Amino acid sequence: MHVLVTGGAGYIGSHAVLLLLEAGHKVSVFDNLSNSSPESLRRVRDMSNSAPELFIGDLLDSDRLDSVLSQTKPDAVIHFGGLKAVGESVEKPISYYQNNVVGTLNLVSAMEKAGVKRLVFSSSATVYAESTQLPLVEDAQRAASNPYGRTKLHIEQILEDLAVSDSSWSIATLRYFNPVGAHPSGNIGEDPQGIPNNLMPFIAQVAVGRRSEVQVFGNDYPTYDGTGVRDYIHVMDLAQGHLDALDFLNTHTGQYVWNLGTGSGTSVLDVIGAFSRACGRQLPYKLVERRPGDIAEYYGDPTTARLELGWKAERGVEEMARDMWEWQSKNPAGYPDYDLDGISEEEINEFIRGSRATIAKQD
Ligand SMILES: NC(=O)c1ccc[n+]([C@@H]2O[C@H](COP(=O)([O-])OP(=O)(O)OC[C@H]3O[C@@H](n4cnc5c(N)ncnc54)[C@H](O)[C@@H]3O)[C@@H](O)[C@H]2O)c1
Ligand SMILES: O=c1ccn([C@@H]2O[C@H](COP(=O)(O)OP(=O)(O)O[C@H]3O[C@H](CO)[C@@H](O)[C@H](O)[C@H]3O)[C@@H](O)[C@H]2O)c(=O)[nH]1
Repeated sequence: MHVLVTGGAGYIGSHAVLLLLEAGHKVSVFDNLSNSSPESLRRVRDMSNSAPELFIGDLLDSDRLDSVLSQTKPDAVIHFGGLKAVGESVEKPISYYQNNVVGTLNLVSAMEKAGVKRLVFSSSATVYAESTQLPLVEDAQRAASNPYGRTKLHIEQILEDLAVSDSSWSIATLRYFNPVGAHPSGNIGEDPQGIPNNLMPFIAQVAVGRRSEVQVFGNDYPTYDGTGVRDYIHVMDLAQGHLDALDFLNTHTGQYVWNLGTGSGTSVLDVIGAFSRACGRQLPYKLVERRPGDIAEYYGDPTTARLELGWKAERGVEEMARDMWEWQSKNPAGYPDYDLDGISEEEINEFIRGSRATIAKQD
């Protein structure tokens, strides 16, 4: 198949692009590189021995989307592109609604014009209303509590309406729980800008010496050790779920929703413990106040994905920590910073393909 991957240079997208190429698919990436580097795709090419083609473009530029879709005519689109920081979404709701909701509307409009009607969308467990009924099942009540979550909820509803309006669409909405870890080679991984918001990347930066200690946000939650409990999922398992969803969509029309999680929850203290074992030293931590807006505990029921897709998370928290440590210790400062000003898309693609040794690098 030929698959167009929006946001394919980013954290989860780059892992999915690698698996797609390894499975023999042709891959085009559409990304504005606002939160990613072409270095991830260069490394994906190194590992898979085949290069994705990068189209630098913004989901808000509908002309560009139309022309890339009509030029590439992919069999399917996997849509990772968008903004994802909860705190930032509270400060910049317009930007979040534009990039995520308007960006997705532009994408599906361009797909429709190009006659491409197979879509896998990155949703999030954040769309679930707070519930005491755990694990969360796909038809649990939805109610997002911040602008980021609301963008995902609105997009889910838009895609539902689209599938009802035209039965030739095949749409998979994948609700991710907490993606962590990296490819086991440590060549690609998560490279957050600034201070990481999420637990595992923060711990990884403590482990590598970039930060002094982990802050544990509250230890008086009604959970097994008082700290927050989440359903962490290895990014390689998550990426595989996209390939399985694509396979399913090849033979099914309509709109489907699947939880991608492990089905069990792990506490903050247990994640710190697993990472300490992975890096070989007890990582320092301090108990601080709860983070506003956090809930005590949630984890998903992945049974539907197992029954309908044959998908199941294979890796546990020890492997998530081990692979995250492999990435962080090999790349303590993340990917190198490239100044892409004045560098053409073709030059960046030459760099990804390996026919150009480097692109302008900032000191
Ligand atoms: N990482 C998580 O914890 C998590 C959890 C649930 C859902 N998701 C969703 O999964 C998807 C991928 O997440 P990720 O962690 O890989 O994030 P990421 O930021 O690493 O990747 C997103 C990619 O989209 C690109 N992008 C952003 N806005 C764009 C625009 N307007 N036009 C073109 N490209 C644009 C970025 O440059 C980046 O490469 C996102 O939609 C996110 O909301 C992530
Ligand atoms: O420095 C930190 C960071 C987090 N936590 C705790 O660790 C747990 C996990 O937090 P985090 O990694 O920030 O994940 P979530 O708050 O569960 O949110 C993530 O997972 C959701 C479900 O996929 C996504 O919707 C969100 O965008 C994404 O940020 C929570 O109990 C936090 O209170 C700490 O104790 N210290």
